[in-house]
Amino acid sequence: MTFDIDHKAADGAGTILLLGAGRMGGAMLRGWLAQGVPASAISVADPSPAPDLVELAARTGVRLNPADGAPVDTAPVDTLVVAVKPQMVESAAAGVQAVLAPHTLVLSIMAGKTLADLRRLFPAAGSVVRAMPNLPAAVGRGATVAVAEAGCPAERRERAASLLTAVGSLEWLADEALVDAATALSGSGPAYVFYLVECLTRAGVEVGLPADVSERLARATVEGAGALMGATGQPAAELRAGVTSPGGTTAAGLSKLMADDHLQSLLNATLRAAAQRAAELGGTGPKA
Ligand SMILES: NC(=O)C1=CN([C@@H]2O[C@H](COP(=O)(O)OP(=O)(O)OC[C@H]3O[C@@H](n4cnc5c(N)ncnc54)[C@H](O)[C@@H]3O)[C@@H](O)[C@H]2O)C=CC1
Ligand SMILES: O=C(O)[C@@H]1CCC=N1
Repeated sequence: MTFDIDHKAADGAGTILLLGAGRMGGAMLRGWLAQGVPASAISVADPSPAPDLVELAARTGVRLNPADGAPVDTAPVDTLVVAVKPQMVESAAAGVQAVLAPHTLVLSIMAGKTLADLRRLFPAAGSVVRAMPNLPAAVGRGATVAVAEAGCPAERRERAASLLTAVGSLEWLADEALVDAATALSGSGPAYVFYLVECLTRAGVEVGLPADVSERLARATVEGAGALMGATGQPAAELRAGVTSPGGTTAAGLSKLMADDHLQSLLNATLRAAAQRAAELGGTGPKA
């Protein structure tokens, strides 16, 4: 993994317990280490650590499950980062109550779980922050939104910001009601883009390309288009116009893609379904 952008170093974060170090928790852990958080300040609790996490812990000195999968510590921590599945948190939270203290910040990245849920799950914590990053955090390019509990001291907001910006950009939201909508867009969004690549690949085969060539071209096209958008900062509609020669091939293709606003309606329904699911995952949530 490489982190090629220069974010504010996530130092000064104090001690951190990472609860759950799968795809997202693991990505954040790597970001913190890359940004200079000392490994000695970080503990990880995960009953089923992936081999690369075990290797990372051994190589860096991050403490991983020293007590047989039980919470790493019972001493209070400065920050508890909750990165387990929302369906798992009720049982996971029970094991870490002893690390909570009035100075502890709980920083959750779980879909759907609200500030009120976090306050119920971690009653002895000083403050709670709810965030929603996305998977490009694994390469330092995550897009994260966050909302803090009312009264959260500036120092703890800054601590949360420091940990979140170690893996990409951050927008604070004033209204918690917007977090489920952002989850539907940017949290889940990378999956929509990957599915676009899958569909483009199949469509390329349909017009005659060998499958391997089609896949390479689809991947390179999405990577290149994203990089161009990032490098220029131009509006997407302007960039689209730049590809679309009057009477040319792109206009012919877009006449299908944009017909009757089909794609727009489909994406509206897609985000509505994802936001609705986020809402369902809140509270005590469904079991599956
Ligand atoms: N995958 C994604 O793109 C994103 C995920 N999220 C959120 O991040 C959280 C984690 O998702 P992923 O990393 O995708 O899941 P994952 O399944 O890759 O990781 C979850 C980890 O939690 C561990 N775990 C299970 N029970 C535990 C317990 N009792 N104590 C400690 N660890 C435990 C598992 O062993 C696993 O390593 C979820 O709440 C999800 O909503 C947020 C943004 C994006
Ligand atoms: O699918 C999910 O529930 C999680 C949250 C956002 C991305 N992955």
